Amino acid sequence: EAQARAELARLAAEIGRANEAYHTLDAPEISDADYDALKQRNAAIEARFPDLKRADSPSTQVGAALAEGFGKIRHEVRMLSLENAFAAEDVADFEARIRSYLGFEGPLLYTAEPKIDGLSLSLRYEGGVLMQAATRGDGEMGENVTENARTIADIPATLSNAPEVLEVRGEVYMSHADFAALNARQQAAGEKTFANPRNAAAGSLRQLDPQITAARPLRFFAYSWGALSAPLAETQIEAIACLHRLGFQTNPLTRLCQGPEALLAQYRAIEAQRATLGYDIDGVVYKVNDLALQRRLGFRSTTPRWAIAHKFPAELAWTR
Ligand SMILES: NC(=O)n1nc(-c2ccco2)nc1N
Repeated sequence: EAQARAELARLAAEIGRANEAYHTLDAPEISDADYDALKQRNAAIEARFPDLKRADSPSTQVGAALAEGFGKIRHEVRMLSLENAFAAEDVADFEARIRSYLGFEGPLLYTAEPKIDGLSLSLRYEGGVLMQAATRGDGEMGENVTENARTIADIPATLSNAPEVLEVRGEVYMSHADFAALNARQQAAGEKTFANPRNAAAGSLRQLDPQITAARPLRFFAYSWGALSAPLAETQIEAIACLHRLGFQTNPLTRLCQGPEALLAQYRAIEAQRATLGYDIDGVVYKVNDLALQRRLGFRSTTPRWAIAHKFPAELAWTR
């Protein structure tokens, strides 16, 4: 018990430091794999000793402290993180948990979406006009990066035929080619270079000066939504198609799959193409396709019950 309590304290401190470096300073100190391992260790000890769970437990926090200097925006609909799966049997478990939660025996369709390794962004359109853009922050409050988002070509300033209120959520990312060119420019100018495209994207979006963001090659894939004055569709796959029709980039590798075997097949198909995409992905996100079932499944404290991120094995240090 005493040993478990001490280890939980050490893990909370170490994960807290890693969060600060990754989310607030955009300069991670440990690899994603090591971070995931710390989180899993913490969850395992909490499962074994539930009454030792700390008030500041890393398993009940999303993101990290907001950086200074940005206005704050409260998300009408919380921006969540995703539960991770690492092994094939975790996918069958995912379906089993859904079936038992819903008491549902029928066929279950999912979307399998490449998990873009960037930073999430929420775009609020009112009357088809981009009014606000906010980072995820801690899931409840994000940083106001509206003027920065306006400089990203993939993000439309106005939409036609959009619902009166539409929040589009997706990932800001940088391609490998743009990342290499940016680092070369930074080096030539005696400026700091970035460790990997995710840091470069986060460091470029979270600039207090939008002119700096404007000079950075940022891209955006839309994959979800937040507040809506009218539903986009009745299924995840149709909602993504609707975002595409509205003018957003959506990922062409997203597929509709029935059951764990089909999900694993798509996971392997996406992993096989990973090296040729030209941008970083770190897994595949499986989501229940039927939005009525998503609503019935709802959320846990920080993650939806209707989605899971099946991570790829950690790659060698960023070497591309
Ligand atoms: N990162 C990424 O590509 N994501 N993230 C989600 C997500 C996060 C929470 C709900 O959905 N979906 C996709 N494709």
